[in-house]
Amino acid sequence: MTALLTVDHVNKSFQGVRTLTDVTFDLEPGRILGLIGPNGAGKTTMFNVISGIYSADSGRVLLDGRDITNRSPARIAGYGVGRTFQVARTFNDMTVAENLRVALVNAGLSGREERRRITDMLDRVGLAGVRDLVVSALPDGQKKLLEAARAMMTSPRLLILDEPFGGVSAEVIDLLIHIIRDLVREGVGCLVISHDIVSLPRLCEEVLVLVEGKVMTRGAISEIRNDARIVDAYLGA
Ligand SMILES: Nc1ncnc2c1ncn2[C@@H]1O[C@H](COP(=O)(O)OP(=O)(O)OP(=O)(O)O)[C@@H](O)[C@H]1O
Repeated sequence: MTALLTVDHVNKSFQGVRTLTDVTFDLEPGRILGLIGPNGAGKTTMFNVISGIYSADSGRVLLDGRDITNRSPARIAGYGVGRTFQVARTFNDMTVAENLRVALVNAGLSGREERRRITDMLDRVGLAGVRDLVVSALPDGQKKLLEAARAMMTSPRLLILDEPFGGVSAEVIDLLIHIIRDLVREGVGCLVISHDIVSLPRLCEEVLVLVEGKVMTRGAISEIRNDARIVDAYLGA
């Protein structure tokens, strides 16, 4: 099967300091891969390279075999990559529904179809009751949920989530896990950075361990948990 995402020998430095060294991995459609490692390991940098926020110094990123390396974030989003950030990047002076509408500006939909999709997504993520609230009034956990909803609005084929459970209530974590698992069952691929050692194993069975910008290993969470080096690296977060 062709990989949905291929990260092929990616290198990235900042001011001469190597942040990613020869990072290589792939992800098949309908799979979830956790990305773990201590603070500063390069996890968010990896997401930024995949989503076009940072350019890679060398190496390639392929989506369904198409080279998307160093394309603009807007183009990469258009190719089917949705992402969230460690601190939710919502438009806080807009309403919940307007935040979702932003994701559809380039979709060329009729007003009626836009409204239908927004209503469907609000129902799906349980935010229908706050659709007309200004986002600054929401607790941080709901902002994260809204950001995930925005990332899902354009039906991405690859969803990359940076710390989706940070500052989120147990109830919203349950909901997020349920929603993500549903999407993955439909064939979406998902990469998740998380320091939450309780929630992550509920979402995925497999993790990639990044340490000092290098892939240390990839394997089943159940096996990796028994590796003292990885427990040190992971818990060193
Ligand atoms: N724009 C930038 N300019 C300079 N250095 C950067 C930049 N972005 C990231 N770095 C550096 O790259 C290294 C890796 O950071 P990154 O945020 O990718 O790590 P991380 O594994 O996501 O850490 P955390 O778990 O704390 O989020 C850090 O040393 C960071 O300072």
